[in-house]
Amino acid sequence: MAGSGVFAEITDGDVFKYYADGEWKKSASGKSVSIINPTTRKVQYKVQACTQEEVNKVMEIAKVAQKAWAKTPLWKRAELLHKAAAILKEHKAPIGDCLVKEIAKPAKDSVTEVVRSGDLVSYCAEEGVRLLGQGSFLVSDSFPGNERTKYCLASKIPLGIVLAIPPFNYPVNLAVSKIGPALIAGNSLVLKPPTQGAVSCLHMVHCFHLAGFPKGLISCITGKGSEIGDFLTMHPGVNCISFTGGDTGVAISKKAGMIPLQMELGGKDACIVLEDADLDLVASNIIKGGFSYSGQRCTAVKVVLVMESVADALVEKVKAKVAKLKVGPPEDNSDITPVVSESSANFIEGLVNDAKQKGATFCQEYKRDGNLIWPLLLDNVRPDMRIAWEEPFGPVLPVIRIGSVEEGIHHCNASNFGLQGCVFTKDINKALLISDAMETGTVQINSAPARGPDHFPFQGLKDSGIGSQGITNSINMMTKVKSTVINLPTPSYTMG
Ligand SMILES: NC(=O)C1=CN([C@@H]2O[C@H](COP(=O)(O)OP(=O)(O)OC[C@H]3O[C@@H](n4cnc5c(N)ncnc54)[C@H](OP(=O)(O)O)[C@@H]3O)[C@@H](O)[C@H]2O)C=CC1
Ligand SMILES: O=C(O)[C@H](O)COP(=O)(O)O
Repeated sequence: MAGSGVFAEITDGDVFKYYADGEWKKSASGKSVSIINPTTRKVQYKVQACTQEEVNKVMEIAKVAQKAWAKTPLWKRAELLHKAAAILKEHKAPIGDCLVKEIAKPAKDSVTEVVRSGDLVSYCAEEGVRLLGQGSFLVSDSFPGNERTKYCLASKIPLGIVLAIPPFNYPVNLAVSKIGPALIAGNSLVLKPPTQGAVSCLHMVHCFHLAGFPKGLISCITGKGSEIGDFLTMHPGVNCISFTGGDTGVAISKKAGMIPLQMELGGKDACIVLEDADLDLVASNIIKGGFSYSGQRCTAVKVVLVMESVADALVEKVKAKVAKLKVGPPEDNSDITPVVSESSANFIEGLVNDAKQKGATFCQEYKRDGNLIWPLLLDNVRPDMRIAWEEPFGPVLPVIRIGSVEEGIHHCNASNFGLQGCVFTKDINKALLISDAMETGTVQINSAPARGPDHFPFQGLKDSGIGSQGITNSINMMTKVKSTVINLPTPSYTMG
């Protein structure tokens, strides 16, 4: 049960505490924010609504803690991260249970998210030791007009305080994908978890607490993003923001100061299917890519662009697989579970109604019960329908029939998003040309889009983001380069 056993100290009655200065605390606001279970649509948990003064205090402490942490040997930082990773994995069951209740992620996938997060933290420790253990040494005589009189020693140093804001769909994993790189690089970390997912995050933070990280190095401020978000993102103490989420990220990037930003935002990942594709492979990938976690993944397949000549055959195969998807509560490990909120379900329904009005072919009957929406494949979608462009973040997948590959690429590139895309063909040369032509951060050849493995570079073009994630890139992003130049009175050349 949430908040019991080793996690008992993180609750106060029925409200979970926030984490600051190495302690679990009640907010002076006396207010709480409710977390609604998407399945029961009843209040499941409550978290503290932190105040601006509490944010100020956390920033002050984080600044001091960071200075001491930056002086902690790299191998010791790595050791603590390994310890936290092990504790996190040890508690995969209770944390997984929170994910089931807060975000209706299927039970098995919830546990997988926690294990994947532990692995990610360990990988950060290992990668950080290698990456940050090296700097560069430059000599001046390679630049015209210079003798060998200057030696430059460049190394990577921390940024200071990293503010991490993950979204609801992978609250634990997308939190640690920011926490791990930030800490190994010598930064302190302030986490603002998503409201749906906050309790899972608080449990995860407690695993770092149990590992014995110094006081104040990690903090977790809870509250509604719409209330506390601007104060956090515009706080002068913040030296870097790593955000994953929707359009909110665009607004944050306009408001944030002159600090490094890592933004992973929405997507409309296209799946381009050529005439020679293995249609069974495509169909399984469309099911996995379009419908896992009910389509609530930034990397979900969000539009299928299939050559007209194979469209009927593909749609039949996908329909047959959709019919086999288990729909129901996350506790039963259903394939399709309730979407995160009623407003999300209403938004999805709006896209479905628009497509219906404009003449899309419904491959299944549209069905909804509360936040639970049955999987729906919409065929013969045209560009004038909203579903052709907008991300439903739900189990509804549009199919657009195309007359040429160019038409598919054109649709993909006309999107304001550019996260990932995929292409299915047996012709690798064609696949590479299409990959080059697609304006997305990643193109998968013969598989559905995916972020993992978590050390791969992961980035969005256009409105899908700023910068690149993946463990290595995140560690680099959360550092800056410092140079020390040794100036010699006379040129010095080594003879060998
Ligand atoms: N590219 C990627 O890697 C990914 C992108 N996404 C995208 O995220 C969206 C769904 O996730 P969702 O959680 O709904 O996204 P949101 O953008 O609504 O929320 C993301 C986070 O931002 C917080 N937030 C809200 N308002 C503010 C604010 N003014 N200032 C600072 N933080 C704020 C939220 O807190 P609170 O919950 O309290 O409102 C939450 O923690 C989809 O568009 C999806 O494509 C999702 C996952 C991965
Ligand atoms: O938030 C998301 O949707 C994830 O970044 C997707 O991760 P996945 O591709 O590993 O599911």
